[in-house]
Amino acid sequence: MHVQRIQPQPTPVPPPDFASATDTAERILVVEGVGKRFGGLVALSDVSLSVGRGSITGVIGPNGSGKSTLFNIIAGTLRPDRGRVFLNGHDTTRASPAQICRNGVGRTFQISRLFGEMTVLENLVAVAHGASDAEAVERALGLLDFLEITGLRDKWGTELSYGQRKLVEIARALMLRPTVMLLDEPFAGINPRLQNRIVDHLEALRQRGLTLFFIDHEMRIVLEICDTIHVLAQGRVIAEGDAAAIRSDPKVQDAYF
Ligand SMILES: Nc1ncnc2c1ncn2[C@@H]1O[C@H](COP(=O)(O)OP(=O)(O)OP(=O)(O)O)[C@@H](O)[C@H]1O
Repeated sequence: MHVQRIQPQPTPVPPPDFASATDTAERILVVEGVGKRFGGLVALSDVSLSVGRGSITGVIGPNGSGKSTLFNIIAGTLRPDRGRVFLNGHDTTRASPAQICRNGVGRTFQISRLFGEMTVLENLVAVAHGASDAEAVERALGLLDFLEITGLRDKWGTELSYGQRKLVEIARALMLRPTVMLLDEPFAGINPRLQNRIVDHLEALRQRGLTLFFIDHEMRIVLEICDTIHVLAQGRVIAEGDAAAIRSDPKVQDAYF
């Protein structure tokens, strides 16, 4: 008689550590346990944080605390030694900057990367991969109008003031219709009037569904506009929460104020 053998049941697979990263309705960006060294210097140590979809989220921290390193890892221009990054539910830890860009990430830089020998309009059109010239021009003009800088369209990159460059950088990053924007010190070194204009533009972009994740030292603005703030010190997240929580956190007071 044939006796049917009872096959051992496969051991249930525990949910992966990063199961939460698939929670893409809520969290557009998840950084899990990221570490990065430069030689003997630990720039980031076991950093975990997430960015809510449609939020304005900030990263603050003293000079050298690892903020730019974190952004470079998210944008794919640096590889972490350990840990993982998820964007829109995809593991992008090893993806190239171009793939990450295609996955919906736009970026502005602390030091402007506009082409000086092109006009503002040409700077925007130059990055519109995949669009026809006519579409790219139409989109660029719409963004210049949205940011109220149509008057700059024919100026050379080299003619722009520092503040104007910040606005044009934002317009250029928007050309590829990102779902999340990484902004590296968008408010640094510009006057309060322009800072307030940029605040208004970022709020308007958020209302259109964009997620904004930025680094800045301008505490007034960070506390005013961020839903969530992550505080880095010596490569670690030492606090996170809304403005009230950050203001009253003694660790933040010690490290930052
Ligand atoms: N390519 C690199 N090679 C060596 N060390 C680096 C490199 N990039 C960053 N570091 C070091 O890593 C640490 C973190 O630097 P990072 O630029 O991420 O800090 P930050 O918080 O962005 O600082 P800041 O506010 O001054 O821009 C610093 O000690 C810095 O000197």
